[in-house]
Amino acid sequence: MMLTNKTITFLGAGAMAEAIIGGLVRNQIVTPQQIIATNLSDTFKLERLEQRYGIQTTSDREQAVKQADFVVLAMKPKNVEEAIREIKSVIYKEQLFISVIAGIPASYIEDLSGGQARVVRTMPNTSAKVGASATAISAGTFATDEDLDTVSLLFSAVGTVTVVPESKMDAVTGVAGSGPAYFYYLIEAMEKAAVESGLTPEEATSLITQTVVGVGKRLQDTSKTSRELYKEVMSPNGTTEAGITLLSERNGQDAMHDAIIKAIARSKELGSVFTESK
Ligand SMILES: NC(=O)C1=CN([C@@H]2O[C@H](COP(=O)(O)OP(=O)(O)OC[C@H]3O[C@@H](n4cnc5c(N)ncnc54)[C@H](O)[C@@H]3O)[C@@H](O)[C@H]2O)C=CC1
Ligand SMILES: O=C(O)[C@@H]1CCC=N1
Repeated sequence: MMLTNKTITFLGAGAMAEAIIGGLVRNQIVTPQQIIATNLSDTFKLERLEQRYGIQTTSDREQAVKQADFVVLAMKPKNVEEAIREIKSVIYKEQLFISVIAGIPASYIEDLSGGQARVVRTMPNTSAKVGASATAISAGTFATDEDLDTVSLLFSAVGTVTVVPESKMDAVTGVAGSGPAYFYYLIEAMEKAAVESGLTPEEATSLITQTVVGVGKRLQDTSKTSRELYKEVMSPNGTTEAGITLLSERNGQDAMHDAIIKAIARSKELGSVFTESK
């Protein structure tokens, strides 16, 4: 009901936009005809999206925004200023802006679009591609509870949705937005060690993938703490203890902790640059 006859325009048709479009169409949250995607210049990409998902696409960004009830801002942070300037003359007050852009405060989008725009800021992650994003959303100054409900419904197509105050968005970005990358980085090291030790790349990938899937499922299924869970793997003087001991000697957890704090600081920095440049 909330989405019946509503048009969603994706301003930006990159990896994140495609993941969300895929989820919306697959889960029939809206019909493909309700979605319009547009981008800066890659018409080939637009054609591919049209063929793959049956959505509408256009290179005419003003036209795409004119038709929209919801405008999803899905460009890189450096492009948002120009993107909103280009469409400013056609935006109207009933439209809801949904930003997936890392670090950009809702107030920046409100200001650029004329002051009173309803903005919901979101932070999905790349697991949206497989419907397993941990997405957080927060309301800008003028967004209503109904807007938050609408955006929750849209993003439920690509995973879980958690509503947080905007002040927590930097933490969310460092932990969950960037989160998949930390795991892939660790997995790269696991693959290297596995292959060095005689497993084929295929064997390594298959064993590691299932190990990671198992960890995710176990986490969802247990009330044990992470510490209890890794202790459970460690037999006294066994293989795991040997590995974890080396990781603690090398301050592995500190490195991980500091990396996340650094990512959160970078999110703040991205935001402050935009706030100051107003
Ligand atoms: N990749 C990730 O893990 C996550 C990314 N994000 C955010 O999602 C946003 C998009 O990221 P990706 O999809 O990875 O980027 P991408 O580079 O794949 O796509 C960006 C898109 O924006 C378009 N664009 C640029 N200028 C435009 C303009 N003036 N008007 C309309 N479209 C314009 C480009 O043509 C392209 O289609 C970024 O702001 C990023 O911070 C958020 C959460 C996670
Ligand atoms: O690295 C970035 O800036 C974006 C935001 C979270 C994941 N990717």
